[in-house]
Amino acid sequence: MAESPRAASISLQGIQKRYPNGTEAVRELSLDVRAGELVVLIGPSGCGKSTVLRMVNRLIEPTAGRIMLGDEDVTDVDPVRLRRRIGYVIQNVGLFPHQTVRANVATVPGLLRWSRDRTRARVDELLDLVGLDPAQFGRRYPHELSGGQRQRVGVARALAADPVVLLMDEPFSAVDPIVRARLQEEFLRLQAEVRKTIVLVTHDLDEAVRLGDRIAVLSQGGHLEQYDTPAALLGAPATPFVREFVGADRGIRRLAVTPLDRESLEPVPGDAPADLPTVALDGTAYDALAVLLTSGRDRLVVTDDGRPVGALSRQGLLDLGRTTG
Ligand SMILES: Nc1ncnc2c1ncn2[C@@H]1O[C@H](COP(=O)(O)OP(=O)(O)OP(=O)(O)O)[C@@H](O)[C@H]1O
Repeated sequence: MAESPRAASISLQGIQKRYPNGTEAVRELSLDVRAGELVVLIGPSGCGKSTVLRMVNRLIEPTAGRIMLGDEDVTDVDPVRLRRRIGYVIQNVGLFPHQTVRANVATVPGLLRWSRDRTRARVDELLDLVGLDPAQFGRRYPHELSGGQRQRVGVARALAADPVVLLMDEPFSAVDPIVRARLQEEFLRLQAEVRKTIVLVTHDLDEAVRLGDRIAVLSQGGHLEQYDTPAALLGAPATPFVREFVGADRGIRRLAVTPLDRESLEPVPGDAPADLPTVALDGTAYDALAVLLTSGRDRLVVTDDGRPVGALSRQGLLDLGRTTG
């Protein structure tokens, strides 16, 4: 994966937050996020996820520790300037209600005193990128949009000045599950294009597994329980806390992030009936399971571009989902 020059790595080094009332929201956390990587912070309510996120753009000042963006120590740089390099998306978006979509997206370019032409071109580009036609939506006000459309405007606004980092706090939780699934899908496509370094907070494990390149599971006090890829996290929870958190159905969840690679396939038997159900090689083990369940058969054929490349039995599929820990 090529590193985007427009994304910076993040290194949190022993950061701590003690609120004035004595609450130790984050005792001590170190976490590295690679440039262009999408990392999800997840954990129970009150474990410090939002506090961690807001320390990155210094909406909350850490009481100890260091924060690096790329190779620059930003622990003490002016937070207002810092925030122009960091996009921030929150639940319910926080759009300015009395400004049009266009003006909302142009907020940071405005602060950076971009020319009118450059700003207009950038706003058009961004609205297109998030799937909103600028001619149709540019002049609307936030209350004239659906929840999902507002959320897209929020993402466009956060990306407007081409930030090196994007922070997202429960960005998709204010919309219903169907819209949410669509937004997540669109968002993955968008990220494939813009390749920002993203830290996203959620309490939804399915969302974390779907979106995260890596997932950081936190427990009370911002304690890092495990930091791993979705497949590794579900396949081998590192601590009893994580095992409980990812739940008894983690085997099923893991299937959804397990690709059907050729190595794990069995040869198609010569006497295989022609009517065996098929699944595409670029699907997941979860797709294969769904095909087996709906067809009622105990074997299926995996195809690449329509050509059979192997077979998968029910047992082979169960082995793919097996977990340890
Ligand atoms: N301004 C504040 N003053 C004192 N304590 C605070 C403050 N903000 C948050 N806290 C406490 O810090 C801890 C971490 O809060 P934080 O909002 O970071 O958790 P979270 O994991 O994001 O929770 P949730 O999932 O419920 O949003 C909690 O115990 C919370 O009560």
